[in-house]
Amino acid sequence: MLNDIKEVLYSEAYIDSMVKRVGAEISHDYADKNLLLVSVLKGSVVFMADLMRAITIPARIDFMCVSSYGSGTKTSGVVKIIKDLDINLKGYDIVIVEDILDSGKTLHYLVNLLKSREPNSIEICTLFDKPERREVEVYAKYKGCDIPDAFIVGYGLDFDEKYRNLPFVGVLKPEVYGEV
Ligand SMILES: O=P(O)(O)OC[C@H]1O[C@H](OP(=O)(O)OP(=O)(O)O)[C@H](O)[C@@H]1O
Ligand code: HPA
Ligand SMILES: [Mg+2]
Repeated sequence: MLNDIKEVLYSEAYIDSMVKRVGAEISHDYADKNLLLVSVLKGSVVFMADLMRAITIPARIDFMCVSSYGSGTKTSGVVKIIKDLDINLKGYDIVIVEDILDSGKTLHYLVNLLKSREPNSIEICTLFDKPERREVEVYAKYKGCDIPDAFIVGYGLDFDEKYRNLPFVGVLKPEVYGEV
């Protein structure tokens, strides 16, 4: 698996520093609120596990599984809900936890869907943001860092369901995508 990596972009230590910073920001802002963290599976699974432990106030958690990239590197533009939330959102202050904001289509769809369920508030927390790729406007109040226009893997992020278990974030060699 490591042989497929062209370059490590973000080390475990750097990712940990971003997670701790964002966790402290959310802990401060939601101290007097009814926080529900909504993890968008599968990609945010690792970020969610670390972020929730960096949050020092009471927080409930729930999970949605959506997919729009399938086995490729480009969004299909169609967001498929594979597993919906269990919790009724009324009365909660929601923070949607994502691994990456790319075209914006997934989160644009999800925010509108979850708004219709009448929570107190909704904000977005994404570990990575690719502003150059945005196709629809989405505002992430909490963010690890902006990244260049490259397809990244690791720390939950996949290519064709692989590489999610890498502890760091990197880019694959072009030949792995079948591009030389
Ligand atoms: O801003 P966008 O262009 O919509 O891209 C972002 C979405 O793409 C990835 O999910 P994916 O569809 O790959 O499913 P996964 O989380 O199971 O990998 C990622 O986890 C985000 O949910
Ligand atoms: N890597 C993995 N999955 C993704 C990406 C990416 O850069 N962008 C959107 N989904
Ligand atoms: Mg994916």
